[in-house]
Amino acid sequence: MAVVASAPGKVLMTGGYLILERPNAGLVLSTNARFYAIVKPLHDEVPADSWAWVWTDVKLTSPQLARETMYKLSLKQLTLQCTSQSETRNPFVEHAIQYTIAAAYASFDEVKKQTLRNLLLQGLDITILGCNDFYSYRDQIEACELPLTPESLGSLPPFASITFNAEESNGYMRKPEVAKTGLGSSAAMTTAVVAALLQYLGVANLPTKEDKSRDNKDLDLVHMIAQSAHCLAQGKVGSGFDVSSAVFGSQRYVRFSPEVLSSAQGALQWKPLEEVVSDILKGHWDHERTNFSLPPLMTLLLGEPGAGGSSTVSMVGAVKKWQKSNPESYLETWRNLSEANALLESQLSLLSKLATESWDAYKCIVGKCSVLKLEKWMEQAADPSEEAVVKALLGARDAMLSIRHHMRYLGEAAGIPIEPESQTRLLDATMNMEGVLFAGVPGAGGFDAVFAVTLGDSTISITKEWTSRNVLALLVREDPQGVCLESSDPRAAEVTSGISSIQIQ
Ligand SMILES: Nc1ncnc2c1ncn2[C@@H]1O[C@H](COP(=O)(O)OP(=O)(O)O)[C@@H](O)[C@H]1O
Ligand SMILES: C[C@@](O)(CCOP(=O)(O)OP(=O)(O)O)CC(=O)O
Repeated sequence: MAVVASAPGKVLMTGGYLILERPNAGLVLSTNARFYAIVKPLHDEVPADSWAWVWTDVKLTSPQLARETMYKLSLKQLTLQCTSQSETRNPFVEHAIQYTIAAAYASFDEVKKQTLRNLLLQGLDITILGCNDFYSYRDQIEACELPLTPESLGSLPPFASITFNAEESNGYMRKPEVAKTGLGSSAAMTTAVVAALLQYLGVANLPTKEDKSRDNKDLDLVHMIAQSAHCLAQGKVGSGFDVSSAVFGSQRYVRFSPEVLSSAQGALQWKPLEEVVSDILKGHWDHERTNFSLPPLMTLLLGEPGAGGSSTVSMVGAVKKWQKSNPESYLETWRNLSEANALLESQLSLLSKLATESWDAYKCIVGKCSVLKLEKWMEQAADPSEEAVVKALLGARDAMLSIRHHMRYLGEAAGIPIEPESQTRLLDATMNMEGVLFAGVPGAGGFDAVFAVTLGDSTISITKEWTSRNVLALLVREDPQGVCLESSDPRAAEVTSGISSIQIQ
């Protein structure tokens, strides 16, 4: 029986750079763009002499990259050896497999270990699929002379082939290996593989789509393993907001102390993998996670301006260098940014509270504001309840303007394009459109897709305005659901839903 798990991509709305240091928080929204992992046995039966085997087979298929990679898994060391061409290797999935199997051995007694061994002897057949929203199809849409609209994106076949970026290296504009939109494909991919394997091996019981509870102990296990595997594959310990949101969905996040991964790094590499993973699972994971998602009647929109993406790693490097050589300016900027981030958070929380307390007033005034420019918002308020909503809307907007101001300063000071001029022009124009609450550059900033938070039914008019400005509105929306168990292969679901599709080469 195949096991299918999926995990969402993310948009870091506030907290870029600051979130790398505890106790600064970030607000991260998970999205309806999901990564799927399908795990099943490679062989239906195993020969009678298999008890003596010390290796088993693992096949990894990535249809979107037209890649099929074969590995041998050592049943003693629990490590993988690639037997295909090395350029088809996938370090995220490799670490995810090794760490998950080691976690299974670490948590099982001798009887269960034997059952696990028998299951592994059947080999592992793993397929990974990322929703189109993770990748940029702008060039193909333009090449086919289709309009730059979400409808054109919607007409692509699901799980379409991914374009590789041509090798280019010019500093912060260095393009990533695949043309991506910045939703965190590697974190969602690692999380989906870890989750599907934990379920397949009988270590975890994942929530289904319908199960909205996030207090499942097994999700903590998925998180610890996915986070460790992701850091090892990346060769760096980032803040981890991307993995945390892939596991738990939209949230307010404060990072874990990196020391928890020291057993997995550097000098201690001689340790057997089972012990390394056991240390990680027993470690003190001190990250904080609180439920947070957009208030009702608000929509997350993403627009791809087509400037080609940026390298987060080199941007982070430049900011760290600047921090070291400008300690005073750094502290002041951090203070300003954390105040503005906290203000945005408090205004959005207030809006959620007002929606719960006085839904009718909230709905009515948000509807009115969604078709007007902000200068006209306050005069629409018919009573104190509606006035309180408008005040909070304006407060959220001002907080975002302040975040953008200090982020621009940080970029100029560190000599990197956090909110480059082209993005500033687009964001200013977007924030002036009717129904837009605020807009910004997510995460590390740069030339990736921008985000906007809109009110009521204003999305259609905003996407039209973006099209006229040569910006491609993506189909991505916020979806607070974290990792979950799927009932079937997503490709089967797409076929039965009868979506018409055009073929883009
Ligand atoms: N569908 C896929 N199949 C296989 N590997 C993928 C797929 N999507 C993304 N990847 C891998 O993940 C990497 C992207 O990771 P990364 O650069 O960290 O981007 P992101 O910011 O989206 O996480 C790509 O270089 C590629 O190796
Ligand atoms: C700078 C950061 O704080 C935020 C980066 O956010 P992005 O959303 O830009 O991330 P990538 O998907 O890795 O490009 C680094 C971090 O928190 O690890």
